[in-house]
Amino acid sequence: MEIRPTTDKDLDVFVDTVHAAFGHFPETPVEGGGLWWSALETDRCLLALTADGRPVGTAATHSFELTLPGETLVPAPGVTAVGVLPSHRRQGVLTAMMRYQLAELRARGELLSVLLASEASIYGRFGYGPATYTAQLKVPRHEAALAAPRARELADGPTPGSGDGSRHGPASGSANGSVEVLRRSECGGILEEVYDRYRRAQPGALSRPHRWWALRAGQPPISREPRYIAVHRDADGLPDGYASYSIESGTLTVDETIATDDAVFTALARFALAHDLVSQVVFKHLQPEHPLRRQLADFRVGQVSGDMDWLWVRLLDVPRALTARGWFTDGELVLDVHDPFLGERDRYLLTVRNGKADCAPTDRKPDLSLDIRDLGSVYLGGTAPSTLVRAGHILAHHPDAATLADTLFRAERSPHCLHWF
Ligand SMILES: CC(=O)SCCNC(=O)CCNC(=O)[C@H](O)C(C)(C)COP(=O)(O)OP(=O)(O)OC[C@H]1O[C@@H](n2cnc3c(N)ncnc32)[C@H](O)[C@@H]1OP(=O)(O)O
Repeated sequence: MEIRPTTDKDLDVFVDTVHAAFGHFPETPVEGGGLWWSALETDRCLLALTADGRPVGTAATHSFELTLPGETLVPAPGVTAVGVLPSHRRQGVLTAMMRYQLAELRARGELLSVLLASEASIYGRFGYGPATYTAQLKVPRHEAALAAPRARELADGPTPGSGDGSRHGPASGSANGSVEVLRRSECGGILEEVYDRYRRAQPGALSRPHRWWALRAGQPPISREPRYIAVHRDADGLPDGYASYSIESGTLTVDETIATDDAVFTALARFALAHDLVSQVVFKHLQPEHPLRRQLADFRVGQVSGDMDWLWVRLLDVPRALTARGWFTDGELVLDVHDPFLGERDRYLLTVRNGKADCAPTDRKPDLSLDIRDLGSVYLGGTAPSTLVRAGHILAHHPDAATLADTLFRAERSPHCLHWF
């Protein structure tokens, strides 16, 4: 078995092999704009070949940037196009490619890598853990009134006769904002600019390189699939959010809502829910605990489904990764980290002071023993360490360890990624 980077000459071989592994028929990269692989970086693609030179496996990475808690941006190779021909599966081809790829990423000095898993059972063994989650919220439009925001009344003091807050009306701010519906072709650079502003402040978000927008490579709203785009503008007319949507058979489906703050999100949701000739609205790619459900006057009318893992994280350099992210509570934790795939076991003292962490090797008794995949899961603050303790995956060496870890690893807001690759 030989594993080597793809050259410009074998890009077609790479694409053919990926298609065969996924059971699709090949299309040409040049004419098939809007397809996920048109954004591949040739020098980041790998081919696995048999001894007689036949290609049987593929893997690649995209050069993304990931936002960590504390609005720190780090390079994040996004693993993609992983495939092995049906004739060569369960013979260790993926394992060999993962070993090659992780060694290569480490040699390049990467802190971590990320991926979206086609099946949740594949990547844990290679040290990846689910770190962000996604769900969709379905709301019958005629029952979808948004409750008045109670916090506003608390801030202003009680208003005589305002009752119990159950009257219906706008859910929150953005009072002087506006929404305009545009065709994708009319948006120019608005979406790219708004997305970029949003993702820099959102833990777990990935950059969408300019070439993705230029190539229309990916899912709506980037791709050529027809979509309406509701662009939200602030009081000065500057775009600060958008929702990309389509309507079919009475269902309005919002593929992607990007909002630079919660009030903008509410304004876009209110816009979608007010659509005539629509019986239900489906908001895709929300955080499972997104506040929109809490804003409905009737909590039960919002139906959450498709709750699943989204971005998986693999730490490649634990001390550098832990010191790179922002922290919000002071404390100390000794982590005994086991990395079975790479055959490593190290113990670190994590010390957090004033938002910054120090992470150094230690001989102190551990608070927690954990597999590298579970450290990847808790790293962005989207999975509570105590949940993995209760699940029997993280070992807490004393009763306070899980609570301490929960407090330390929490992010300023729950991580979320809605980029697809
Ligand atoms: C980031 C992305 O690109 S996600 C896309 C992943 N690709 C696909 O889903 C395309 C279709 N599937 C495939 O091409 C292949 O089945 C792959 C790539 C998932 C696996 O490749 P293989 O070469 O068969 O994997 P390999 O032989 O190295 O298996 C290693 C281990 O993982 C297990 N494994 C591999 N694939 C799966 C799976 N889909 N579900 C459960 N376990 C799996 C194997 O059983 C093996 O376990 P063991 O070590 O206990 O024996």
